[in-house]
Amino acid sequence: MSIDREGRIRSWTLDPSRPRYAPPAGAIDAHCHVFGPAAQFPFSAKAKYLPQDAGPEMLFALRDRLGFARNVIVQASCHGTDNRATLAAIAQSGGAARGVAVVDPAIGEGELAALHEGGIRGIRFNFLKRLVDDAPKDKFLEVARRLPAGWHVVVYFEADILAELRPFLDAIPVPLVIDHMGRPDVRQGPDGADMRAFRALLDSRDDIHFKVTCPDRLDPAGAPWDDFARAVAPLVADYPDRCLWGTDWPHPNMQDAIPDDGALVDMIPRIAPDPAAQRKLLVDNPMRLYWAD
Ligand SMILES: O=C(O)c1cc(C(=O)O)oc(=O)c1
Repeated sequence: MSIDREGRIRSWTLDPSRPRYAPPAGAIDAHCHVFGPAAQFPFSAKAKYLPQDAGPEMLFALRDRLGFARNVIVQASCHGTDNRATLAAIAQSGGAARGVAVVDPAIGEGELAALHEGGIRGIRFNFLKRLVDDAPKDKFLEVARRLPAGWHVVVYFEADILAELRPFLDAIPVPLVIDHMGRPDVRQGPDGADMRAFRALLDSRDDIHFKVTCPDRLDPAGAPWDDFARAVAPLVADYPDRCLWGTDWPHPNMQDAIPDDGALVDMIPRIAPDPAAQRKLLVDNPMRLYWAD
């Protein structure tokens, strides 16, 4: 683990391998974050981790190294509801990035319009107790009902609260994107209880998308993440128009098991063996959600 003199943590490798797999032209890393730079964009007073700076130059260099064309930058919890770091990164991308914000549910229409102008196309509701102090479902629903046209809601939760969240998720009136598939226990395999519950959610509506991300978080056996590949490949095969892929760089909170970004890219052909499915996963599906206009 790498900690600097201010106690700030580094959760990403400085030397990712070059992947063997070459993504198709126009491929999108649809789940990544930026941290800071903190001197310009300080972390939230409620942040549960204090990372070293991982700004847009680093993100875009990684994008190029891995063979990707665009990024979807998801506001990280350490920045709370201050989206300036995410917006600055999008502005710096020359049109090659869009984003997902975290907002105070009382946000006004003018502020939402400004976020749209800045490249935001969705908001994130985070239910992980280790990342946020509270997740008020009633307020979340209220703001979900007045989002700009074409936006969606990204939800991050763990598999053990899916059943409890179902009425809330069912009530969200815009498309949904589920972060990291709602963190199933991939050791249960493709037909385990967590995957069955997740499939039941997907089958309840045709506008629910999911990110086949984070083998490093979800597979306790570690690289090469065989349990992840086995559990997730059938999901991509059965819902080819609803899946997204991302690096999750700079891997918040993964300082004790930092993944190699090149190896993460090499997971793609294992979960989406067919080039047509890869194109949907990496280009068509994220383009529809983030670059419809
Ligand atoms: O599991 C996590 O620790 C995590 C944290 C964040 C965040 O802090 O926003 O985002 C993620 O996608 C995953």
